[in-house]
Amino acid sequence: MSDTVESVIVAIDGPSGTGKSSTSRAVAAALGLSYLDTGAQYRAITWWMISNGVDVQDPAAIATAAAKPAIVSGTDPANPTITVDGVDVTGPIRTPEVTSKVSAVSAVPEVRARITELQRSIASSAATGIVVEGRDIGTTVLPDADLKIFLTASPEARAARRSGELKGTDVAATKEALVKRDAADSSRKTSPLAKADDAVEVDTTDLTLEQVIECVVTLVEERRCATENTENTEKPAAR
Ligand SMILES: Nc1ncnc2c1ncn2[C@@H]1O[C@H](COP(=O)(O)OP(=O)(O)OP(=O)(O)O)[C@@H](O)[C@H]1O
Ligand SMILES: Nc1ccn([C@H]2C[C@H](O)[C@@H](COP(=O)(O)O)O2)c(=O)n1
Repeated sequence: MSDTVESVIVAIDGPSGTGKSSTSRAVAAALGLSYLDTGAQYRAITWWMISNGVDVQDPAAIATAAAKPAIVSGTDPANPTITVDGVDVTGPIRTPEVTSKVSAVSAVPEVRARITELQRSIASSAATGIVVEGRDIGTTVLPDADLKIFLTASPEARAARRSGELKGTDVAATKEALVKRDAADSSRKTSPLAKADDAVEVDTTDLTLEQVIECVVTLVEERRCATENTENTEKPAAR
């Protein structure tokens, strides 16, 4: 058996509130991998468009500006960071205004091309491997990922989770907003939210976060063992 652990690329996709960020961060921390929140990158470019007066209902204006902001993502799962033109936007990208406009901005092909290139570059430079979470990671960004997971959960469970996070928000209104965002993300022409054919689907509705993390860690370890066994079988016997 080899002493070195192979680098591993894990893609985690799914609709809003299914637990992608919480699960991906914890799995990356447990396995010593980097972590990339691609939703934060789309939120960051949306924040820049709003801050610079670009009309988010005008795809041509968004396309023209898409290359302008410098977006930098820190990939330590213990402290993921995101800056735009050197400004820390961790808080500002989570406002209701950004959340309501991010689907329109992220549907523009020039935005997707720019952010996808950035994501591939970050993934390819992660020394021990990376957990990348989003909507199109398994289908478009990293189609050769070692493991693809697609998280799901009922809209009711997802709305209850989000309302618990944003204290005092109405569960019915939260559910309506997330279903609307999922519909927009799933129906756009360029790399919509979708499950890759070879992804493992995990329904988290009745699972605790700890159970989901354990399930994904086990899937990564199984995949690593399978890869290692294949490599050992293919190598000529030592003399
Ligand atoms: N299995 C679970 N059981 C209960 N709560 C959960 C579970 N998974 C995640 N949560 C909670 O649900 C909320 C949303 O989780 P998270 O942000 O990880 O989802 P997400 O899929 O990344 O959402 P988005 O795509 O909108 O960013 C968080 O408060 C998180 O702690
Ligand atoms: N790979 C991705 C990741 C995210 N988006 C878009 C669509 C989402 O509504 C939005 C915000 O993501 P979140 O922070 O809620 O995970 O970003 C995308 O199109 N592709």
